Amino acid sequence: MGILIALEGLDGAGKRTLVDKVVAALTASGLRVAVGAFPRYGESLHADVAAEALKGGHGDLADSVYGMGLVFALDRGGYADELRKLLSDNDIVILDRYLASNAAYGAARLRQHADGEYTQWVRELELGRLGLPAPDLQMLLDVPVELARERAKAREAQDATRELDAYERDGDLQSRTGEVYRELASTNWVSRWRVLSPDVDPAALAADLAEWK
Ligand SMILES: Nc1ncnc2c1ncn2[C@@H]1O[C@H](COP(=O)(O)OP(=O)(O)OP(=O)(O)O)[C@@H](O)[C@H]1O
Ligand SMILES: Cc1cn([C@H]2C[C@H](O)[C@@H](COP(=O)(O)O)O2)c(=O)[nH]c1=O
Repeated sequence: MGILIALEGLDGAGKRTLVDKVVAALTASGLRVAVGAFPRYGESLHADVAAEALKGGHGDLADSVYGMGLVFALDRGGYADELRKLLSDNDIVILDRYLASNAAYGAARLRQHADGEYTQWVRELELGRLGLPAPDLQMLLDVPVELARERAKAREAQDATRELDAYERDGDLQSRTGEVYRELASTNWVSRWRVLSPDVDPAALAADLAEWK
């Protein structure tokens, strides 16, 4: 049975870039590694509805914090069996965002903290009712809001399909989300957490994960 690791962080933090490098290093070391990412754009109706809502579609859906949280959770729920299979076939499964994204963004929107009602609702919904496997390790790529925003803006300029959505345009929300993420990490919400600095070395991180495994 493999271990499940989730990488978390703000929009534009560099999660996808880091996951790709860590996976390449782990694979080169001979480990069986699988990668996943949420939302599952283009693969799940729920992921696409969430993206459309964050760009103004589906009426007032995006106004509802619990509504959006449910849609993101159902995207993951539809992947639970596949995730269990990946865990049984690999040494390590690395995810770019998992349930802590729902917890951090939703709690930040509601101006709650990591120990509030919303994060508890996410935990019960996703690990309880939807039966998703709990992560063994969650990692926060702790990049300052300004740097993450610069990176997201630069990506938008290069790729028209990455136009900033409602959450990405809201600098206050990103700041509060960063705070909730740090609280989730410091209280080891759902699993053990590790906080990564913006200049984390992907090869060194991969070596640590391989040893930890
Ligand atoms: N360490 C880095 N140094 C400089 N630029 C970076 C670094 N990491 C990522 N970037 C760039 O920043 C932008 C955002 O990176 P990436 O897509 O990996 O972020 P993300 O956290 O997955 O974002 P999102 O959650 O919004 O999808 C990309 O254009 C990427 O090339
Ligand atoms: C998976 C997930 C995501 N979100 C938020 C985080 C982002 O602002 C958007 C879209 O994600 P992307 O990585 O920028 O494509 O949605 C969320 O609130 N809950 C989730 O479960």
